[in-house]
Amino acid sequence: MIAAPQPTHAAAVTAPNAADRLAVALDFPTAAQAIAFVDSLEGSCRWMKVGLELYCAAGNSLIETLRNRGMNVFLDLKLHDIPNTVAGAIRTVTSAGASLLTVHAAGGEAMLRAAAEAAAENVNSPRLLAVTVLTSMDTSQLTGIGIHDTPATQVLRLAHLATACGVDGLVCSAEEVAPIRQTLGAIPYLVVPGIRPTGSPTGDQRRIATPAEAIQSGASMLVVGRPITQSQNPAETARVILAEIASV
Ligand SMILES: O=C(O)c1cc(=O)[nH]c(=O)n1[C@@H]1O[C@H](COP(=O)(O)O)[C@@H](O)[C@H]1O
Repeated sequence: MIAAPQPTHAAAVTAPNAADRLAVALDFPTAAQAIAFVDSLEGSCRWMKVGLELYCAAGNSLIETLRNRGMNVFLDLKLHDIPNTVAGAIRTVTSAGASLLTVHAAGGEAMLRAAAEAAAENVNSPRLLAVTVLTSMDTSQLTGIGIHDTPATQVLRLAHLATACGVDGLVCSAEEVAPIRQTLGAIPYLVVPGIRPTGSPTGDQRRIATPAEAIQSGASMLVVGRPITQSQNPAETARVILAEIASV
């Protein structure tokens, strides 16, 4: 277990919109565990990210349950397949009411265009995000899959491609946010995982930043999993992170 950070003065003055800039990664194996955890957050957070592990276990009914509890849902399936298959999957999953969806930018132009068109068909217009280079990867891991560039170069290449294909935003590490903002401007919605409050274990993440660093660099939303889910006091840890976001 990770000790909860000590409350700071800033925790008492969290700006109202900080909660719209933090998605909690519900990386749990069952719906029951995920719902119990959401309850333990005591209403501190408004965005819940459902990833592959939980979605495979619980499916669309969990998305509806979270929506009924007043949560916004970020459905992170990182789809990566031929264009027709990805478009079909997006049409199926958007029916449950997720507000954010992910595909892998590495799926290429035709897949990204098909995904953007399928997401736009949904009456709720979920935001489509393209995952660039996973925050768990560094230069040597990219080399291992035949990409002889730094993560920053590859992220920028995929960011240009994905936005040209009509996606609404990108998932990248905090290290790439400023260069993306410099070349693509303020419009793309930039979602940043690999967030580690000072003192939190890095785990499998390689390109990390604190909540304040990521927000300062221009991130739209942060994704935080284990620093909150493995905290002894998840609600307090979430409030401290929200305060750090609001303090920037
Ligand atoms: O798309 C994502 O959310 C994602 C992209 C990425 O590059 N890196 C990354 O860690 N994520 C997700 O963000 C969450 C990070 O969790 P923690 O490392 O526990 O904070 C996990 O649910 C990952 O699946």
